[in-house]
Amino acid sequence: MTETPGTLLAALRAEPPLVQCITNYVAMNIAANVLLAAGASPAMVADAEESGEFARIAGALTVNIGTLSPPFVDGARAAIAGAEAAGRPWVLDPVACQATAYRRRVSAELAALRPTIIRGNASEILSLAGEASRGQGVDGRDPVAMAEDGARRLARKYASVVVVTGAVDFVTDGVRAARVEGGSPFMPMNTAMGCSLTCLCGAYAAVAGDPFDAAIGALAHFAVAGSHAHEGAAGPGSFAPRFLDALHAVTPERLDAEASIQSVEEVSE
Ligand SMILES: Nc1ncnc2c1ncn2[C@@H]1O[C@H](COP(=O)(O)OP(=O)(O)OP(=O)(O)O)[C@@H](O)[C@H]1O
Ligand SMILES: Cc1ncsc1CCO
Ligand SMILES: [Mg+2]
Repeated sequence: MTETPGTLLAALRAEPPLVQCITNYVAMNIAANVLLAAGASPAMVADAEESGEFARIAGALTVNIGTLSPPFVDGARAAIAGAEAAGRPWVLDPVACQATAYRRRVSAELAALRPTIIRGNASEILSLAGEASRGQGVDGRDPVAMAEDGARRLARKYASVVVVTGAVDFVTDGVRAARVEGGSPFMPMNTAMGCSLTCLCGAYAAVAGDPFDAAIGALAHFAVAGSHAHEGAAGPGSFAPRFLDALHAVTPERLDAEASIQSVEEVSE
């Protein structure tokens, strides 16, 4: 792996990528702070009036349907068209796509536009892959291992890299696959951690040649920073500021030394 997480982090910090984040109301502030702490430059530019124009100048685009509405979806469509026209990577976060007919319809429509990376919890990836999901709201209710085959099928169908997050994360491009360990049990007790990770996947994709490496880089950065922040945290409240500090403090060398990445044997079609 030439594009190690540390190599990508060094590139990101040398030239902070502009990342256009179309995300939900809950995540906007949290995700912007996560990107700044990690070393990227976030911009929450969402309305169709300008989102397509902005996508042409951003290094990457991320689209999250957490608090979707028809005008929001119009903004996402325009931005995706702009990113595609400019040849920029874009990331889809299908928040709670299993929950309602509207979410199922919009997430299927956006996935069919072939995102560079799709990132969700196991319940969301199972649902997007057309399988039964135990998820109800925005939290994952299924084990990551259950969603691995669905992730592989989704990756092949849309030529996307698919990331399933949970206690151990899974990433696949339909041929290659890997697991990333680390993080903290306080992470799912902090809202918008997954949404923020989706935005960080955009930042890594902006500086990487291969979106599979980009996804692993973002996952490893979260996992290592999460493990550091866990030390001394009394609970989810004190974890949150420690996590921002740790995202900022981790060096490329330490990221490569501490990242726990296992490649998974290829599974033939
Ligand atoms: N039990 C756990 N132990 C360690 N890390 C975890 C655990 N659960 C989740 N994480 C980490 O938390 C981050 C967010 O993943 P999660 O699956 O909770 O996203 P999500 O459900 O989409 O979150 P949200 O929608 O609230 O933003 C990932 O980096 C993941 O590795
Ligand atoms: C809590 C919540 N509700 C809609 S989006 C969101 C952020 C976590 O996905
Ligand atoms: Mg989520």
